[in-house]
Amino acid sequence: MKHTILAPGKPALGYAKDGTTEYLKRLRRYGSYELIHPKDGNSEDVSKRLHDASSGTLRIVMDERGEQLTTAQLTKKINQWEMRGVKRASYLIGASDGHTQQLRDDADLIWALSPLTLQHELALLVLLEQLYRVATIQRGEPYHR
Ligand SMILES: C[S@@+](CC[C@H](N)C(=O)[O-])C[C@H]1O[C@@H](n2cnc3c(N)ncnc32)[C@H](O)[C@@H]1O
Repeated sequence: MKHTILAPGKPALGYAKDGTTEYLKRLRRYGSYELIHPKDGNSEDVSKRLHDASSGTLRIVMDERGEQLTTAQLTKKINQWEMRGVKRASYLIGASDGHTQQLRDDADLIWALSPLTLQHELALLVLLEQLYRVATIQRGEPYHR
């Protein structure tokens, strides 16, 4: 399964840029993970761009009000999607005012990394670290404790 992460706007925070680069580099060994930065803007415009860019894929909307998962539960979900033959999953990070209700309604999963509201680049970094953790679990590698 290919993974596309859509995070609006150019990265600005140094630590998030470094962390994102690091995890994308690590993930390269495990499969297809791409990060795309659609143009930023208001919630309506960004949600529309995210909706269009993720059409025809398994749509995972990142939102603090969503379902909270343990890493084991996330691994199980990803394994199930792979077994179902899902070709591409899209992970959608929202603009500063979050996603529209329309985009939330059209999600296959609304996933909360935590109930806290995170700065969007920090949310991106945590998302990538969790995808990396899942990839190492799937391979039986020792990163995960
Ligand atoms: C600053 S937050 C937006 C907060 C906004 N008040 C809202 O109601 O969604 C920007 C984006 O970061 C992501 N994000 C922030 N905290 C998150 C969390 N705990 N879990 C998942 N995604 C989160 C979401 O994609 C969110 O749309």
